[in-house]
Amino acid sequence: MTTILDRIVEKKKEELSSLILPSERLVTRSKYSLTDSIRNSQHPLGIIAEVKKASPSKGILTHDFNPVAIAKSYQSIGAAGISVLTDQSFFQGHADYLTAIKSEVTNPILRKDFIIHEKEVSYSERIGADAILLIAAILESSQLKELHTQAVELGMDVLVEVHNESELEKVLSHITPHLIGVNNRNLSTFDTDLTTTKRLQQYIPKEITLISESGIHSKNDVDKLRELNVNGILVGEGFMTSQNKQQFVDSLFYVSDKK
Ligand SMILES: O=C(O)c1ccccc1NCC(=O)[C@H](O)[C@H](O)COP(=O)(O)O
Repeated sequence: MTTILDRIVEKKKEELSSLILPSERLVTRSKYSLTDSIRNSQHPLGIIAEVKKASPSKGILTHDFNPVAIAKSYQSIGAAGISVLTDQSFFQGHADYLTAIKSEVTNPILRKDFIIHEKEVSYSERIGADAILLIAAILESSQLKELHTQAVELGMDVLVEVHNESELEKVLSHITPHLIGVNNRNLSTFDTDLTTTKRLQQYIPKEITLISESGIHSKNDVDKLRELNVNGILVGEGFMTSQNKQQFVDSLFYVSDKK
């Protein structure tokens, strides 16, 4: 069965030949460590807030999409990092959004895309990323190791994403990432289930910063993750569909869910 990841990766392979690498980094602002920022978060868990116009599971999330304004609102609510979807075909993102955001805010910026080739790692650094996502499900062990090493040499943190035990085993037997993201979304059904984080967190060494990704909407969700000693959360839809980002953060950490 062809999954959404298979379709995305096919498209990425097509796009590779037309990818033009800027000759130098497009932003002057220094690189910042996403890992340090999460570890020093002002909130009980480090928040990676996502700039995502649309997604395969939910379609368009907002018609009022101003990426820099959204990123500035994330900075003002004390996000530890900002994840920027740069994929155009499935998420209506763009590399230009990341460059513009990096120039305007001081939060570390994660490039959220489906990287399969070393040219895309270099490209991420040139457009202004502080950190990149590497998805274990779409990379062979040797590729994962090479792309991870390359990113670290370029001064970027790496969030390595896993969905299950076998992907986690592949990751931990080949690299020691700064950050591991457990994605709670089942990519066949698009359902999210936070017990994915519960299942996998016991195998992740404490020195690795653990992020729970996807399907986080309420204080109930966050309370469950806090019990699991997760260090951070990556939240897209919840932020993108809320008019008041401060109220949304308060509802995750500080205000009880309505009965
Ligand atoms: O969001 C999707 O529908 C999706 C589908 C297929 C592959 C990846 C997908 N999302 C990427 C992400 O990891 C999420 O944007 C991120 O974890 C935030 O999730 P959420 O808070 O549920 O929007």
